[in-house]
Amino acid sequence: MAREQLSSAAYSWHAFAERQDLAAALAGHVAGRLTDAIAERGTALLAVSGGTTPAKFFASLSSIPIAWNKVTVTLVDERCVPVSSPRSNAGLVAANLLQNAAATARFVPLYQEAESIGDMWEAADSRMLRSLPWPLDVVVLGMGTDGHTASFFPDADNLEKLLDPSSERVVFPVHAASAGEPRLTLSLARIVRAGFLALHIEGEDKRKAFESAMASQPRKPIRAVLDAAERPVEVFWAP
Ligand SMILES: O=C(O)[C@H](O)[C@@H](O)[C@H](O)[C@H](O)COP(=O)(O)O
Repeated sequence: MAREQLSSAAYSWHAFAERQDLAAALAGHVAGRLTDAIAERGTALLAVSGGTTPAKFFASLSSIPIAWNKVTVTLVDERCVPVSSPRSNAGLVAANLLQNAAATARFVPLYQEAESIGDMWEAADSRMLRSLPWPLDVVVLGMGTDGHTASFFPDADNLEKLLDPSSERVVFPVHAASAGEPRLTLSLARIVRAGFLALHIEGEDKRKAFESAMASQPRKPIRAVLDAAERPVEVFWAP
């Protein structure tokens, strides 16, 4: 596969004719990395994104027989809505990934109903997530046509903090008009230390948006992730 070298970031481009072929290939890569992590440290930590893209990938991954009872799954980001909401990423993961062989995985959500997003953030950042077996072994990102990834929306009111590669924070609250509802997102600092960092995008619009983000200024959030990533990002794309 073509490996593109950018001024300060590298990525590998994996193109597939069919979305189902991409889903199976990405699932195979992720399952292999999780198995390697379990062999190396007895556990594996996976963070996945939500949205409309990952369902086929989740279904493929859920059927692969690895030691799921040694895998902890969390989210790259979450909409601050109840898990019963159709907007919930936790609900999407429960219905599509934590099924079949993967049903025995441990799931740790970002969102817990609380008085305010500030309370949610403190709860997510401190108690629940700090006890996970960091660093992330596998992260699967999505991307919007505006170049956002995770909940790093270009109009987020705290974007500089979200993208700070030296942040000690695990999770940040996000308020952005383009995001719809308030969000919680893993910090860039936690995402870029992953052993395997994949970007899953589909369609011509997102291919063009990715190419534009790689070439243009001001820097889009997806480019900030590639620039800070400790390893080349593996981009999986299908038309
Ligand atoms: O909660 C979310 O929405 C995701 O984590 C977000 O980062 C997503 O990956 C992109 O917005 C692409 O979303 P689509 O797959 O719906 O295009």
